[in-house]
Amino acid sequence: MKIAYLGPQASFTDLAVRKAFPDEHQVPCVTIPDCIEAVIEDEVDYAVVPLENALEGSVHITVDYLFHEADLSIVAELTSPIQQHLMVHPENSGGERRIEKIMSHSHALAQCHKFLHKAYRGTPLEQTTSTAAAAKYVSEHPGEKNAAIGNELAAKEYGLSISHENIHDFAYNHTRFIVLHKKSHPLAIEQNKSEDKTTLMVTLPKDRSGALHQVLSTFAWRQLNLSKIESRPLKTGLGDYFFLIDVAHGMDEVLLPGAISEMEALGCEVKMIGTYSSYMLDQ
Ligand SMILES: O=C(O)C(=O)C[C@]1(C(=O)O)C=C[C@@H](O)C=C1
Repeated sequence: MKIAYLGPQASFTDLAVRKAFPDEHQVPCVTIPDCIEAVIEDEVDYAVVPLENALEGSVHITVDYLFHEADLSIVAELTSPIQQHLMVHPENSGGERRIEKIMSHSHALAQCHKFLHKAYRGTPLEQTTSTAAAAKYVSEHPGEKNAAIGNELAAKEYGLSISHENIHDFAYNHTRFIVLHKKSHPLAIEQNKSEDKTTLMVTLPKDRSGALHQVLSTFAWRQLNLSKIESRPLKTGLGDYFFLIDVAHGMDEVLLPGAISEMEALGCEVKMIGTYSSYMLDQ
C-alpha cells in the first residue's frame, strides 16, 4: 500500500504516518495539493494531510481542496501532539541572537507567535511548504544564519541544533490529520481509537432566512452531537459560504441518513466527505 504525505521526511505529517502506517510504502510530496492529486491520479492508495490545529485552526487548503477540487473521502483521522522547537545549523549555534530569518510552515509560525514576538521581534519570518522543508533548507544553507521551527526528529534528520525547546504558545497543541482515499470505507488502524465521526459539507439555499437554524435542528432533535462547524467562502462572491460540519457519530441506517434527507428537502446541497474512526497517536 502506498501512502503520500506532506514531506519531506520528518514533517509532523511524516511522524503521524510513521506511527499509523509503519510498514507501508511512504511517499513524500512537496505540498498538500500534491498529496491529494497523487491519490486522484492513482499514484498512491492513500494520502495523509493536516486538517486542523488546536491553536491555529483549520488548514484552509485541505478544506478547500476537499470541497472544490477533489472527490475523495476521509477514511480515518489521526490526532497527534505537536511540540515546536527552534533549531539552527550547528555552525551558527550559540549565537542565535544573530538569526537573520526564521522559516517554517505558516501554521507552525502562528503556533509560536508569542514566543517570536518576545524573543525575535523584527526578525523576518518566511513560510515554507512544511516545517521539515524549513529544517532541510537551514541545514543546506549554513552561511545564511537562518533558523527553522519544527520537531525533534527534523533536528536529528537534518543535523540541526535545538536552541529553544517547546516554543509553541499554549501547552495543549494538537493537530488533526486525515487519511484520504478514493472510496468511502472506514480504515481500521492499530492505534487508540477515540470516536467515530462523519464529515459533511453543506451549502445552504440562497437568501433563505433561518436556513442555518433549520440545518442545525436536523441534528439537534436527533441528538447528533456536532464536534465542529465552520464556514468557508464558496468563492462565488462575498457572503457566499459552505459549512464544514463534523458530527460525532458514524454513519448509521436511520439518524444520519434522516438528517441528510431533511437538509436536502430544505434545498441544501450536502456533500458527504466521510464516515470514519478517529485515532489518538501518542507522543
Ligand atoms: O509542516 C509540517 O510539518 C506539517 O506536517 C504541516 C503542519 C500543518 O499544516 O499544520 C502540521 C502540523 C503542525 O501543526 C504544523 C504544520
